[in-house]
Amino acid sequence: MSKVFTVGDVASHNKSDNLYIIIDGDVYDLTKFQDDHPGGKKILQRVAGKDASKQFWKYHNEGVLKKYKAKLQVGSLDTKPKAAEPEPTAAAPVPTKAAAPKAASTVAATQESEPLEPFGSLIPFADPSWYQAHHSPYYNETHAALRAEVRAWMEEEVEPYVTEWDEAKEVPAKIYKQMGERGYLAGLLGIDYPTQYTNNTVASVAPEKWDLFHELLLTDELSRSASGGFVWNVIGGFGIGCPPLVKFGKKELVDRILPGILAGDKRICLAITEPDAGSDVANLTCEAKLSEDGKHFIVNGEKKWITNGIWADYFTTAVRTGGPGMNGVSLLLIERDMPGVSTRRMDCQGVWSSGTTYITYEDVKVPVENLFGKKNQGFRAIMTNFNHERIGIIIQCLRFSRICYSESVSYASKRRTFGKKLIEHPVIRLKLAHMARQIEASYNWLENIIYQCQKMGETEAMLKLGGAIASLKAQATVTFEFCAREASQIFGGLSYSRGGQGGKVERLYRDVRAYAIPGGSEEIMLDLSIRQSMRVHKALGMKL
Ligand code: HEM
Repeated sequence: MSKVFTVGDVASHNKSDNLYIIIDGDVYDLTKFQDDHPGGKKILQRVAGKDASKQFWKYHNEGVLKKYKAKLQVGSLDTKPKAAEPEPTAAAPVPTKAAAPKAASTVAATQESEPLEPFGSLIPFADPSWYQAHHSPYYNETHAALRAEVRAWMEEEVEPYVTEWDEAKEVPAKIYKQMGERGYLAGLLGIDYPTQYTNNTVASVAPEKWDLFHELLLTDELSRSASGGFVWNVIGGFGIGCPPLVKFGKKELVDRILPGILAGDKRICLAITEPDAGSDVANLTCEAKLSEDGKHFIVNGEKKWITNGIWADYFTTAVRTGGPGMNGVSLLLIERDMPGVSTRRMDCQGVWSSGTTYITYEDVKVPVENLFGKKNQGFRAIMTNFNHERIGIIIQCLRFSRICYSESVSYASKRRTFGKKLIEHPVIRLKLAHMARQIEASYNWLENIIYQCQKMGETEAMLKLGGAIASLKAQATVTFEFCAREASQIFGGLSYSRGGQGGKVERLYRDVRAYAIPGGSEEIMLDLSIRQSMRVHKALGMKL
């Protein structure tokens, strides 16, 4: 692989049965690959023995080289400069616990306002501003260490395979297991790091330093997969199904099942939505009737659009245990091996690898010990949980928007039309500007909300921030939809066909509705944002 060639050496490999090319100073043997080349073999034969860098970058993005380099590269040119010291980007070494942070991790670290080392893309607005060494009161070295750790894992183990997994509508079980082993699942519960239930901790952040900005960062970096299906596969069910167990489950139940879940051995999901009850949660009809001996609930009903349901071992299920409306709703943990539970996969527009599921419960006998909190008081738990879910959705939407934007900047900087690069056309720059302004404004609001959540207790946060979170959820999904659309216009046909250079944009475009509808539709979020905020401010003494 590491052979050294002169330009003259490569030029002699210029036949179809002996076909080398040069890309960026590296030499590739395409003799066997040419028959499988999706762009055709003649186009490769035309550049046989030559430097084809320009042609290569015209038709591909860096993902292609990452995937094929190990297989096809046979060496480099003698003139290729030696690799410089690695940039502090994704390839940055994962800090060990010993090397980790000296600084206190508390978000009250306003005193820690020295900018951190630059990291990631230098395209303006492609990453949050603190990645480019801007000052921020929210992040310290522990966050930088986690960012490098997650990014290295994503680039190595996830990103090269995401398209394959999306098409196969499944992510290998070993990835979910790694989410447990690497301590990521335990870090995504919106609470202090639960060391009492797991020995798996995050390599680069000591458990006692873990805060909500680490959670933000983890979800954000996972979302660089550019696949809602991937993100929902690994955290979609867990992130919304597990917090109610941790917060409201009875101790024996939590002790029995939480360690297996946090280890990545067992999966949990949230089952609220029904064929006839979505954002209108208070009207759900799935019924749980207490048995005559008072020891079990007998559950009958259907749940629809349930993320991860086909793989889940446990279902945090909203059931009707009382009269109509919100005061008759409870949360109950239903287990897959209880007779009467069946699941089937649903075919959906987007988030293909997330396992969207239709569930039926038929006379399922569930021990009363599986009830979360008190009977008929599940609605409040569901509502609190929504804030955590919505913040997750916001983080994902904003990273997906950044991807649409940065893919567009890269493509517009190489594609030429009417004698100019796309980015030299003001109409294209206007699109980029509208994307960037929405992303940055929304992200800054998100950081402020995370900071407030970190500072306030849960009840205060639910009251004071519920309206703002709902509003930002709508803002984030509208931004995502806008960015996906504009990116698609910039990529043209390349984002209409699947895979290739426009592949990320095409996939994300399909995922948009999976964000704009669940967790509270845009319409309901916007209405709630004002209703909830008015109600709270009235209680605080607002006079009109
Ligand atoms: C290491 C060498 C190369 C590899 C591994 C490679 C791989 C691929 C792959 C995987 C695709 C499918 C689309 C995508 O995933 O982006 C593709 C498409 C294509 N390739 Fe290559 N390629 C190589 C070199 C070249 C060169 C040197 C040229 C031009 C001289 C070229 C021209 C094309 C064209 C025209 C397409 C179709 C693009 C489209 O559908 O819009 N490729 N190539």
